[in-house]
Amino acid sequence: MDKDSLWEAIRGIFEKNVSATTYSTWIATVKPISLANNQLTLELPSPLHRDYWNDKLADSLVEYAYKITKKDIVPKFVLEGELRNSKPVDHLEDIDSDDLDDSDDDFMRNTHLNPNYTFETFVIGKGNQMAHAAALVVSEDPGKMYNPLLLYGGVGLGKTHLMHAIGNKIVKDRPEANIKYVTSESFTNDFINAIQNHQTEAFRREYRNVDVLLVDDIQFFADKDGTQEEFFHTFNDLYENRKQIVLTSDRLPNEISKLQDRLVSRFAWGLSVDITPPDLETRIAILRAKAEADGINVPTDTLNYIAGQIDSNVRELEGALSRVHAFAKFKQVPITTDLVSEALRGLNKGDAKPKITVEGIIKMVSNYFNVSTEDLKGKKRVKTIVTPRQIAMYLSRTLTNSSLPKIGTAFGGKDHTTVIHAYDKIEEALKSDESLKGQVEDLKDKLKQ
Ligand SMILES: Nc1ncnc2c1ncn2[C@@H]1O[C@H](COP(=O)(O)OP(=O)(O)OP(=O)(O)O)[C@@H](O)[C@H]1O
Repeated sequence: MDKDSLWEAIRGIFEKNVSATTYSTWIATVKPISLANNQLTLELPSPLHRDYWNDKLADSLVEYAYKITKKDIVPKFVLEGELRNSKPVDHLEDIDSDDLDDSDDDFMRNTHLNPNYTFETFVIGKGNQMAHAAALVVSEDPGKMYNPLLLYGGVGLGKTHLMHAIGNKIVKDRPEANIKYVTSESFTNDFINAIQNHQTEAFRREYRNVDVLLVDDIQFFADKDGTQEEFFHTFNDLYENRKQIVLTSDRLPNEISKLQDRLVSRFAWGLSVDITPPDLETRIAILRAKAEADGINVPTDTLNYIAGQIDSNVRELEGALSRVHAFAKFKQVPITTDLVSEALRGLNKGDAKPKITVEGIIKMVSNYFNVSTEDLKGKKRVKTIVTPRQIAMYLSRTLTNSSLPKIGTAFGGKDHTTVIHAYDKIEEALKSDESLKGQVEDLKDKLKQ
């Protein structure tokens, strides 16, 4: 039985057993994603839906699935943006192949590519047009022009989306191509499992026999020397055989502390392009496209209002739209600007996270250590000022969405490498210095109040 027929059957039973409102709000909005190893992955439109499913519906789902299949099916709920984080099927683990329905399940067969992340669904704007263009070139002619292609930038800006778009296009144009998408954490886990199970040869075959290797979030290779060594050889092998490598990272490789120099230099062999946060017009266009794709009716001025409110990243923008949608369904009213303002206010309250800014951090740290804000932003090199300054930079990097250059500017026009250095310094010191740890935690608590 495949994921679609199983879900259809489960959905049918739910329909007979719950009220029409419950059905249309919580059940009709679910999309089956995959069925593998007795795990049924379902995509839900919002975190509200996930809470509701976990609290109220998951038990019935397991019961109905058992009635239908006579197997213990475990549900897994994912939100759209999280799909890439779902653990891919690991070929090195023991998988009951009878349970795999790879005959019609693209999500499984195409090595974990999210079919929704395509060039067609990617909205081009000022901050991402270069990255989009480079990705398109790579997808048309893999292994030729830009190898490796490195996409870098802050969270939720579309790096993974573009990476999957490359994979999806290659799959479409060259169905025979062997494409592998992994996060750097999955690569690491695969490697560790391979060592533990004495299957390093199988691991190497798996990773070196691909035509295109897509590795997401390479910043997590930092500090993992053994994995870096293995990845170095994987990289060389693929590169020499003119296989395409695409990487994403939240920063440039030379800014990743504890990434071996030989990897840093290899990653720079091809093309590195950054993605910056979308401007208002792009945010509106993204919201409009998303609303249309999901069949959500939102008046133009309301779309503009949401885009004006959420300026951090696209993931949060999409999250806001899903929340508004769920809120409207829940209240059974149309989406209006008033409703959005209520829904988003609720979001802030629920999260209880006031917006922390770099300026706010500088003020707080200045009071805490009794050092003037001018000194924190200045150049004095005495320890009583340097440490608070580095702590303030560390907190700015950890608690805000500000980019490194922006943080540098807020600290009196310092270079972004100074911020990285401060961050690394404090992070390292936190491992052994208990009193520093106490101060940093204390400051974090105060900032979050
Ligand atoms: N330009 C865009 N057009 C349409 N959707 C976008 C665009 N940019 C981002 N998105 C959507 O925003 C969400 C977050 O994007 P994505 O996961 O690709 O971000 P990321 O840069 O990889 O973030 P992270 O650093 O957290 O891994 C996804 O659902 C993606 O489809």
